[in-house]
Amino acid sequence: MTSKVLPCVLTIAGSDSGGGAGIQADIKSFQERDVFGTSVITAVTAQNTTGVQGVFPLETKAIEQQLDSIGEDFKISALKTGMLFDVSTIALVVDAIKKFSWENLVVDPVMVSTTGHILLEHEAIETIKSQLLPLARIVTPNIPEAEHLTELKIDKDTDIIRASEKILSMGSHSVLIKGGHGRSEIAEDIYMDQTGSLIRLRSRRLETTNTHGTGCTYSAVLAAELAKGREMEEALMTAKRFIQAAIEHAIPLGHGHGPTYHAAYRHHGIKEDVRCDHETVDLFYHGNK
Ligand SMILES: Nc1ncnc2c1ncn2[C@@H]1O[C@H](COP(=O)(O)OP(=O)(O)O)[C@@H](O)[C@H]1O
Ligand SMILES: Cc1ncc(COP(=O)(O)OP(=O)(O)O)c(N)n1
Repeated sequence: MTSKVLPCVLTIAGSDSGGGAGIQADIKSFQERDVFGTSVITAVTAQNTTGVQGVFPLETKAIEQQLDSIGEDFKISALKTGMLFDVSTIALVVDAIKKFSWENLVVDPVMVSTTGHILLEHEAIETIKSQLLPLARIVTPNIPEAEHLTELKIDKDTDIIRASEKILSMGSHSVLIKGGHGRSEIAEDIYMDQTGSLIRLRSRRLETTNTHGTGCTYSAVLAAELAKGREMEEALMTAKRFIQAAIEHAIPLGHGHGPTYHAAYRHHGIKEDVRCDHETVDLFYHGNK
């Protein structure tokens, strides 16, 4: 018998009963990337491919005890946050990250489901900005989330650069603004970090409505790769390839937006290349927060 020590990764997120997003997407992605997944559930959602039918936040004590159970027993090599729902949950998570000195934090600032259901109370956006982002190695907003974080309207490329700079000024080490909500033929995600390094990750936009859980899956793979000690650029490339395959082979389950297929990268790889182009930018705020 062989024994192997797997890096442990933690997801702090909401449960999706439909299995396509949230904790369920994260644990499936961790397993696919060969890391050991642990979880802290912040809320239970009654959800399926047609939408979110109910949101049930867990009581503070339940969240606090899960954080302590993980922190007191496991060596966490990377973690991600997803649906945090309210100010008190974010405060608990921030305290635990500091108390257990957790590093490699990936913040997926989940706010609203594709179907329009609120997954983060509006007043909690400020708490994410002021308390969670300064601890993040990377934050991964989609376009609407980046607009909420920055209060900027994002229409074109230069808007994304400006929004990225503004998010970096909140203290995150890096930011990836995802292009899933765009309309062009290329699904382009733009990464920027505190050194002014800019990476454009590009893939062909796939014509499908089965994209439930793409953001959760992407950030979970990023966390898994960082837990293994991969450099950020390599982690980004793996995550982009993984999500491209997962969307390409998405499963037409249910009556609405079907889930992506988490095992697709392992079974099928990817047919086409994901491109990764580099630039550098002069950061407008010169690192001054
Ligand atoms: N139709 C699509 N074709 C190819 N890639 C996509 C498509 N939709 C989303 N993606 C990719 O999925 C990842 C998650 O992006 P996005 O859907 O914007 O996140 P979220 O689920 O948080 O809204 C990104 O890499 C994005 O480019
Ligand atoms: C419990 C839960 N967490 C997060 C989401 C949002 O998932 P995401 O991958 O960001 O995007 P959509 O699936 O909404 O496109 C969720 N729905 N449920």
